[in-house]
Amino acid sequence: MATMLEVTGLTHRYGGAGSDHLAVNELTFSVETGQLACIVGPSGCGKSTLLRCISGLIRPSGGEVKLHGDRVEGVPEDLAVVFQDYSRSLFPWLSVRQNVEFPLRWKKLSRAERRQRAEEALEWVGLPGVGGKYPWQLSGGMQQRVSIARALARRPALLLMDEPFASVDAQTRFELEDLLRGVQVQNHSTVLLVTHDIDESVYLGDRVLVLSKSPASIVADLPVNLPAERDQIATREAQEFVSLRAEVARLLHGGAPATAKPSA
Ligand SMILES: Nc1ncnc2c1ncn2[C@@H]1O[C@H](COP(=O)(O)OP(=O)(O)OP(=O)(O)O)[C@@H](O)[C@H]1O
Repeated sequence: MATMLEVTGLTHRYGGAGSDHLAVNELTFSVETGQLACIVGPSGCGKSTLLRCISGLIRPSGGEVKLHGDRVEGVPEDLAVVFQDYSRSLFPWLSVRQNVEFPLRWKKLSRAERRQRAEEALEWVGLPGVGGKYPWQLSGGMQQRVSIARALARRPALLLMDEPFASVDAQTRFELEDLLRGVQVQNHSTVLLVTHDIDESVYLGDRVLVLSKSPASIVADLPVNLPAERDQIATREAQEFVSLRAEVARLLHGGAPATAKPSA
């Protein structure tokens, strides 16, 4: 399988007037094409900083990020980000369709192609026929579906998601998790999703990267050996799910990886 994302020795230090804070420390990992990798870490450990560096929104203090072999310098054309706060990421004065089409304006597409891609993406997220509405006419969960549709309409090489379901109620969260897995498997998308929710990381991921407390470094990189098709009840009862979530919880509380040999 080809490598989509390569992060090598990534370090970021926030500096400036009287402050100096090491947020991310020497992170090295890669994500294969078509994989859904979850990063789980404690609150404030540096997860958003890591995603901002990967997306080219901030220049890391050290190390490098490569997207399909090209070094990331600035926001790459074929990358999309979904943030936690859908209410601030959708334009309230544009219709749902116009919101989804918005980033396509910079692609060499005809108006008809833009419209067709937007409608297709809205269908993927289960919102056909709402293109003419405004975001504020939709529920929070529907607005986050629109944000996901907007990201998918660009057909990004890599989709980055920063706590995308943290602002919705539990039932909607389950629905959105299933929607994401379904769309990801169907489109063979490459996704890197950051969360502080252990269950979510195991339920969604093909793989879970566990981060340490601040400054973020990688404590473990765990494969998730669950079937590609997940179910909110049966998957959460599966032995693999139960033991993996316990392992992640242990690691987040400072335990050593189960495979680590005791030091001499
Ligand atoms: N622009 C900034 N300038 C200075 N320090 C910052 C800045 N952004 C974040 N930090 C600090 O870097 C550390 C990591 O923040 P970051 O938002 O990346 O963590 P996080 O794991 O995403 O947090 P949370 O789980 O609460 O969303 C925090 O201590 C934060 O205060």
